[in-house]
Amino acid sequence: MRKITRVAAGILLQPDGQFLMASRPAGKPYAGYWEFPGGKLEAGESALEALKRELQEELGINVTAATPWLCQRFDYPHALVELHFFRVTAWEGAMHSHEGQQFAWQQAGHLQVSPILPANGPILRGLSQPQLLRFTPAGLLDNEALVSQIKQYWAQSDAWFVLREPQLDADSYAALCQQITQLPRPHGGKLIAHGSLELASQLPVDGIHLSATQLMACTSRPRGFDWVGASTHDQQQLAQVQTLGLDYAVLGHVNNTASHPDEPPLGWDEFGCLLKQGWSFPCFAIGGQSVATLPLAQSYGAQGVAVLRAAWQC
Ligand SMILES: Nc1nc2c([nH]c(=O)n2[C@@H]2O[C@H](COP(=O)(O)OP(=O)(O)OP(=O)(O)O)[C@@H](O)[C@H]2O)c(=O)[nH]1
Ligand SMILES: [Mg+2]
Repeated sequence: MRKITRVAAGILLQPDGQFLMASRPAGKPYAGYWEFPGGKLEAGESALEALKRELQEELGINVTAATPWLCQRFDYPHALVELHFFRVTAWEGAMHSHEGQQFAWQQAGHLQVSPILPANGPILRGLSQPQLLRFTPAGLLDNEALVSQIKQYWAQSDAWFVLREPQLDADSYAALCQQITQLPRPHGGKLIAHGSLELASQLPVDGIHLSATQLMACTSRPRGFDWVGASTHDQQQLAQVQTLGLDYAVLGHVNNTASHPDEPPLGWDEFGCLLKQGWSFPCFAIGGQSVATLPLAQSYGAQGVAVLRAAWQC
């Protein structure tokens, strides 16, 4: 078996979501390609320790807040790498190019630098995803109130919604979906369908969210959707998300939740253990989540939180 080279890389994030990319210096494999600053783990070092050392060496900054994010394996001709990406949200010191690299602050979905290291495609797709994934409240709001609240969110932000209204028949679901997709989206919000794949493929949605049962029944990634995510509860289902090459997983429920009162929660320890296995797609914590639990979820490696009732004025 080929030796695995472990690498830690940092996504330095500004409050408006911009992230730092650096060009690879001359003399290294893929010189001139753009990457996230970082480098190889030294013997005995954890990924976080390597991240801090590399960012000090390459940029001259002292990382003060970093949470684990995605893990991506890639087989290059020069090495089989396992990349541990961190979201870096605070650092001290002025940034300097210590290795002759160029720097560029970038916005997800509007990349201005190229070429990018081949392993980084899923990472950039991950960066386009929100920290809050809002599920509609399954019949708790009438259509008028639901559409009006989504309209308000989209007027101000690029919020993503999963239209989960299982009480509606196909025609009513399609009509509600059409109504929502006609709302203005000046910031590029997204609408993700839930339920029947066949119905969703006929609707003007941005993606489909699969139930765990649908996920396990798939033999390949559903076609025709920009974004495909799934609900998961365990390691086997997360592995299926990876195998199918889906864009995100929702994992839970982490805490007790009114929507599943009879099922015991995973708890944060189990949630953290499952994420530590290292997945190349973002995971959202679900179950008793809100904006208030976002930092905790991210400290365990989550992309963010999936919010149900807390997202709505019911
Ligand atoms: N730093 C970094 N490396 C990446 C990224 N994506 C990616 O595929 N890699 C790969 O991971 C490996 C990282 O090695 P590196 O060259 O940065 O290592 P280093 O800073 O320790 O340099 P060194 O070679 O001088 O020891 C390379 O094979 C590189 O192609 C990324 O976004 N950032
Ligand atoms: Mg490096």
